[in-house]
Amino acid sequence: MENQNTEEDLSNFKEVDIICTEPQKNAITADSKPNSLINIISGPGTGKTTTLCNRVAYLISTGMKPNDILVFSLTNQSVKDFKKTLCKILDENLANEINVTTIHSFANKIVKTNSLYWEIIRDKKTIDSKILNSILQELSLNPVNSDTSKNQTLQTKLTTNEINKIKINNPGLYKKYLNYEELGLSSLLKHTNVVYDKLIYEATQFLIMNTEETIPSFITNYKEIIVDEFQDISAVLLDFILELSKNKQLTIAGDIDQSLYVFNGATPDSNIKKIIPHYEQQGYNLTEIVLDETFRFSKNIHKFSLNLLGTEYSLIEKTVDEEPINVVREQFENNIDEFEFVCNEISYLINNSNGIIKPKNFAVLSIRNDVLDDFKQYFENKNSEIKIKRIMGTQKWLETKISTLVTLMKILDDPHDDPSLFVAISLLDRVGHKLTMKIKQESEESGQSIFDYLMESKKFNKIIDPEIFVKINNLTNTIDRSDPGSIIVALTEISKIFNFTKQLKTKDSHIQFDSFLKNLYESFKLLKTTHPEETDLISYFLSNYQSDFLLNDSFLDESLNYSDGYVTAMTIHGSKGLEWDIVFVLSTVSFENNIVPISINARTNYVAGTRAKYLLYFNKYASDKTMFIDTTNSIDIKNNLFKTYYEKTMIDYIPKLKEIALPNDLKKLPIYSKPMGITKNDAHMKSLLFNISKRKNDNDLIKPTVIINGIKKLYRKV
Ligand SMILES: Nc1ncnc2c1ncn2[C@@H]1O[C@H](COP(=O)(O)OP(=O)(O)OP(=O)(O)O)[C@@H](O)[C@H]1O
Repeated sequence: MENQNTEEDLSNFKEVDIICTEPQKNAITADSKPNSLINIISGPGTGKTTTLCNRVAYLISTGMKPNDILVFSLTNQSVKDFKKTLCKILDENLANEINVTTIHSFANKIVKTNSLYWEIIRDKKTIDSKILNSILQELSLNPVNSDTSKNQTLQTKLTTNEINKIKINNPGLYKKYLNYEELGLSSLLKHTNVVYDKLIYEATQFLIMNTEETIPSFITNYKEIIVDEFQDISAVLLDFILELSKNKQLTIAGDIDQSLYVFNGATPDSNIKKIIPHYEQQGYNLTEIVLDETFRFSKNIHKFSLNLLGTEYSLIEKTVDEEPINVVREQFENNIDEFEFVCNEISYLINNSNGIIKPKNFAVLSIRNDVLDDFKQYFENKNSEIKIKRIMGTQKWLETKISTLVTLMKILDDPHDDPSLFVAISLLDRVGHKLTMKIKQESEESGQSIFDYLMESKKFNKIIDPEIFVKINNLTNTIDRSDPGSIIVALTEISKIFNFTKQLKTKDSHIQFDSFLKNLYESFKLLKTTHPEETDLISYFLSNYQSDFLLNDSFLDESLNYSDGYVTAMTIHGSKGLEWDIVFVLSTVSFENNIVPISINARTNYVAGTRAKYLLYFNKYASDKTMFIDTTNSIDIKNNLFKTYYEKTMIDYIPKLKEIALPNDLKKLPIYSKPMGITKNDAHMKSLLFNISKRKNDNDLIKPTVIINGIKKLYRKV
C-alpha cells in the first residue's frame, strides 16, 4: 500500500477491536472517496464524537496517514474534547499527529500565509448604495439617499444583533456586505463576529481564486475532512468547507435539534438545504447515517426531552437500560428558595450515599452567568466542605477589548511584528486610521518595519512621542521570558505606553482587565510547573492561546485535583457535548430581584435536559408553565396559559427522516417525582446508587452490538 511508513510505525501498536452499534459501524467504515459526503445524523449521547474519533482510528488502520485527515470543530472547547476522546482510542503520539482544529484557526493560517492580512484590516471600497439600501430594507430601516451614499457607513448604524439578523435571514446579502470592505478598524473591534466571518470569507475567496498548484500544500494535502458540531455552522463557514473539500471526502456530524448558535449566525436549515443538493445534483456520493441508540440516558429523560423540544418524532430507538428515575420538576417562588433546595439536595445525596456519589457527579446549569455566580456564592457559604467550580465555556475575554492585550504581547515578543504595532499605534491619542495607513505605506516603501521606520525617520515625532520606541526597546531587552512576574510587569507597562487602560471605559472592563492579568499570571506559573523545559513563556502563549488550554480556567482546575472533584456550575451553552450523572437545570424565568427575563428556546432546553445520565431536576419558577412538559390540556393551551418555545426540529428540515422515526406521544406527559431532599424518597436514592455503582463494576456497562474485527482494526500502544 502507499503508506509504507505508517504501516511500519503502526507495527508498534496493539490491535484493539472497535465496539459499536451497527449504524456507528457504517459511519466508521464507510469508504473514504474524493467528492463524497457522509452525513452522520445523531441525537444527544448517541456517540457522534466517539464515532468520528473511531473513524479517524479506522482510517489510519486502513493505511491513511495522520496528515491525510483534517478534523474541524467549532470552538476551542470542542476541539479539546475531540482530542481527548481521540487520545483514549489511539496512541497519544499518533493522536497528536492528527490536525484537530477550529475552522477559524485553520482559515487564519490560510489568510496569514497569503498576506491577505492587510486587506482585511484596511478599508478598500465604499459600500454601494443599492446594497446598503437592501440591507436597510432587510432591517426595516429607512433607505438612504443615493447622493449621500458616498460617506454612508454601516458601522455606525448596525448593532451586532442587526448584523446577525441579515446573516441569518439573507446569507447572500451578508456575503455581499463582507465583500464590500466597509469594515474600518473601529468596526472590526466592534463586531467580533463579523471579523471572524470576514476572515473565513477571505480564506474562501483565496481558495476560489487559486488553483491546486498555487495553493500551499498544507491546505490541499488532506484526503478526508471531518466536521463535528456541523449544526452550528454559519452559511459563510459552509462555503469555506465546501470549497476546501473539493475532490476530498467530507464527513459531517451534527444534531440540528441541539443547534444553539442561531442567534450568532448559525444557519442549520439553509446549510442542510444547500449541502445535500450540492452533492446530489453533481452526482456525487452521498451517504446518510442515523445513529439511533443513545448511551446517555434512560427512557424517562428521553421522553421528557422530546417534550421539551415539542416534537412528535424521535430518531432514537434505543435508550440506556438502567434503572429509570423520574425527572424532578420542582417549582420555586424566588431564587433563594431554589438555591437552598439545590444545595440541600446535593449535600443530601453525597452524604447519604456511602461515598458512592461524589461532587464530580453533579452539574448545575443555567442560561444565565449571573445566576450561576450567585449560586456559587450561596453554595460556598452553605456547603463549605463540598467544592464547586464555575466553568467558563468560552474564553469570554477573546470577545472583548481585552483581546488587544494579545496584540500588545506580540509587540513584546517582537516589536517588528507590523500588524500588531499597526493596531497598537492606532490606540494612541490623535492617531487616526488615515495616519496609521500613511505610516504603514511609508514604512513599506522604505523597506523597514514600522518600528524601525518610526524610530529613524523623525517625521511623525510631533504626533507620536519617539520616547515610546525607546521604552519598548528597553522592555523587550530586559524582560525575562521565563518569569511570569516579569512578563506581567512588562505587559502592564506596554499597556500604559499605548494608553490601553484609558480605552477601557467601563468599570467592568477594568475589572476584566485585572482579572485577565491575574489569570494570565496564574497560568504562566502553572505552565512553569507543567512544562519546566519551556524557557520562553511568551512565545508559548502566543502559539497556543487560540487552541490550547492556557487561560481556560478548567485547565487551572485540573491541577487542583480535589480527590472527589467538584460540583460543576456552568451555562447551558457551555455544557454542550458534556454529561453528568445528576443535573440541575435552574429555573429560567426571572424572579423579582432579577428583573430581566431571558427567553429560552426549545433547543436550549433540550440541550440542558439531555446532559443528565440518571437524574434530571428541571426546575421552574412558580408561574412558568411550559406546554408538553407541564400540560397537554388543549383548553389551557388555547387560553395561552402555557408557553411554547418550540421551533422547527430536525425532522422538519429533513422530512424523509419521518419514515424511520418513532412516534413520541406528546399528549402523554412524562411522569415526575417529588424531590427526594424534601421527602427523603429513598427509592430514588437506591436506583441512583445502583446505576452509579453498577457502571463502576461493569466497565461502564458497554454492551457491544457489533464488533469490527478481523479485517480492520485500530491501534493502541502496547
Ligand atoms: N457503541 C458505544 N457503546 C457504549 N458506549 C458508547 C458507544 N458510543 C458512544 N458511547 C458513549 O456514549 C457517550 C456519549 O458519546 P458522545 O459524547 O460521543 O456522544 P455525542 O453524540 O457526541 O453527544 P452530544 O450529542 O451530547 O454532543 C460517551 O460516554 C461515549 O463513551
